[in-house]
Amino acid sequence: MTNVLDRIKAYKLEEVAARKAQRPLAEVEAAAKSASPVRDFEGALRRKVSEGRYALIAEVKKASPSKGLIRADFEPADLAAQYERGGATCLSVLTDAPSFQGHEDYLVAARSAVSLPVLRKDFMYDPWQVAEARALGADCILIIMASVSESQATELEDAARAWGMSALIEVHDGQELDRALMLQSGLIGINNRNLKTFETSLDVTRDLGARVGGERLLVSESGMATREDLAKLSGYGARTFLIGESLMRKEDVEAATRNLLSDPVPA
Ligand SMILES: O=P(O)(O)OC[C@@H](O)[C@@H](O)c1c[nH]c2ccccc12
Repeated sequence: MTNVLDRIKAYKLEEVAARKAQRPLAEVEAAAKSASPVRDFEGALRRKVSEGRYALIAEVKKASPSKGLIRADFEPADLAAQYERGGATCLSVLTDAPSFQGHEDYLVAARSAVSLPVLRKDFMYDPWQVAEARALGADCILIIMASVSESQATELEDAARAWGMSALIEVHDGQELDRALMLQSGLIGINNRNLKTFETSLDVTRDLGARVGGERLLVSESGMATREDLAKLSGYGARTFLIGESLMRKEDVEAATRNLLSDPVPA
């Protein structure tokens, strides 16, 4: 039985093999070494939360496999600047083309328009991709536990650390969370969307949130649209949110971002 995530993994492994054949690791590493210095992604989130505020990772997202085209007038640099002015703490930029209509250039354009740290949102399997992400300027990578083995996850996390980058470890169920907690990264993303079925429910954060523990920073991901959603998730221990679609659908992204973050964190 193949699901969406399996299909993405199959084409991504081919894509990476083709890219590696074009550009040997040594070359990508040289580019990564001369890239713009790393911005502290995890540190920025922790600082915001320690100030008693919500920390938003705002996603630059043109389309998705579940929703199709989300935003037609898509200007990554302008959207990034609007997110920053609206109060986002970090950005996430999709670089996967086949499923999300993303592009590496979008990450480069978005990051150079702001001073925020940026997550490369893609499907990672190989340390070569981590070096490539750093060469593009990325400050954080995503590791999706549903799609990698223990040893792959460790290898990716080690590569991120070696480049001085943060790693967001994404989980969707208790087993994936168990595996994530054996890794070292301080950032655990609970994806409210099941990447195999697209079913989305904030109950996923409710059910898993308490198990993340105080040392690690819990990031609730996907399916949020309102200030009430953030308040509800805050009740499940989340202070950090990864949000794309609902903000991308707003005409005035800056105002929508500011409005979403305007309530104080409930005591
Ligand atoms: O657009 P939403 O529902 O606000 O979700 C954003 C983000 O969480 C989602 O894009 C995402 C979470 N994990 C991923 C993994 C791959 C691609 C995309 C994702």
